[in-house]
Amino acid sequence: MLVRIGNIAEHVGESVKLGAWLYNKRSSGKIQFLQLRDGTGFIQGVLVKNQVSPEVWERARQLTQESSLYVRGTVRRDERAPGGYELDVEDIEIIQIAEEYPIALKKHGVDFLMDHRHLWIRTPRQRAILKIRAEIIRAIQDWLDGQGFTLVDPPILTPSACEGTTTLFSTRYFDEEAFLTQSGQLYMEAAAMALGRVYSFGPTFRAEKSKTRRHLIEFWMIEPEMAFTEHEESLRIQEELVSHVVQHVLRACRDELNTIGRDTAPLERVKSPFPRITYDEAVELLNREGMPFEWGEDFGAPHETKIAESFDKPVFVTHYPAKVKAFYMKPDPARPEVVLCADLIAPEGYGEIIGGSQRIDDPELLRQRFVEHRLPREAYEWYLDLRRYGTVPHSGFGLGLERTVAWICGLDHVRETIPFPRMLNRLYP
Ligand SMILES: NC(=O)C[C@H]([NH3+])C(=O)NS(=O)(=O)OC[C@H]1O[C@@H](n2cnc3c(N)ncnc32)[C@H](O)[C@@H]1O
Ligand SMILES: [Mg+2]
Repeated sequence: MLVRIGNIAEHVGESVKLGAWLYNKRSSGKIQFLQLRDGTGFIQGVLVKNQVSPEVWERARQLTQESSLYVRGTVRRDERAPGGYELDVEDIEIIQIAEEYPIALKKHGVDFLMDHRHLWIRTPRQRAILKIRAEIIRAIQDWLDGQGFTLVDPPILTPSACEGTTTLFSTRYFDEEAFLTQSGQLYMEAAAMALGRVYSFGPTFRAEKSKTRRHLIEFWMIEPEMAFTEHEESLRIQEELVSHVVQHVLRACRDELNTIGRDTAPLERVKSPFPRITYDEAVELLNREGMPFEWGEDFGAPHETKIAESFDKPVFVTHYPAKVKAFYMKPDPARPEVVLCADLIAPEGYGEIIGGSQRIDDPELLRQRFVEHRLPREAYEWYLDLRRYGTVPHSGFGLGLERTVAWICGLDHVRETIPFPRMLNRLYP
């Protein structure tokens, strides 16, 4: 049975067999050093010429970058070695001598790497980011499940918009038009009326012509929805979730965070409660900080970055003007021109990672919103039913997975946060 490099510490002194790829190789004439990887970790295999058969020595010599092989050797602890262990190689069985590998171990341009994303993900840095992504997903689901939330899967093919009609991806649904989901929210509201506290986790699609370091065309979102929950309680749930995830990743992904060179000091401070400011206060802050901003506009990335600079942990910006937000958001009863919503802005310039709100629960007001936003009533009749048959105060939010991964990993661009990014002018590989 093959031993995994990730478990090599359990086999010190033993002769073990690995399945691996050759990540890199160097030779000093009488010794060959094989940098081996198997997806669970890296280890250096050492061949001493006069300690292996001429056939094995020659096989090692033939190996090219990313060749695949079985290798047998004895595990030895070595403090000097990355990971603390080495393999004294006894035998090699070549599976395939790889063709000349395009991603040589040197700097490559982003477009080149993106065109070879299916290979780029093999590098230690990309592997570490994908491990952290997976751990973030695990931490989110463990926390929500532990808080009594139920995972519910919304449809991908939908008849209507959730986040405005300008970023819909249209497709044919037999003789009807359908849209790829922008958000599972509306369906989570229905599920919350059945199960109380629910969440969805899946891909969502926005035909946004934004070419920025924060925007993907296909991105993954976690969307909790809570019946009998109002605005402030929803913020408490959000800050506890995000704090849990960050502290969990700091514990569970130390090696990966080291691999990508993340300064974790800013993340150590991410503990609830988070500061809250209103949109009004944020506008005052921007004007005070020399970034002129007119009340009634939506914030862009520079504004979010400037706002976040005044805080050392994520900050909620609440009570945006109704006119810059989605149709379903509940107006503040004390001031109907603003809504009971919050964007969670991450520090270090990472911007909005969560968008959420309390939802309109009054059927008449929702009907009015359909008219104001020119939404086709027939496509939302089912959504209105949720207000006809036992409407309740309810709130929810969408946490953008890739933006959260970019922030926690300290990455410059969301393209490194998802295995196969879909961006403006990028559908390949
Ligand atoms: N259940 C809900 O209440 C969610 C709600 N319907 C919603 O979709 N809100 S959002 O548009 O702000 O998107 C939520 C988050 O989704 C992320 N998001 C939103 N758009 C993108 C793009 N284009 N690329 C990457 N990430 C994106 C970002 O973190 C946002 O804060
Ligand atoms: Mg938003």
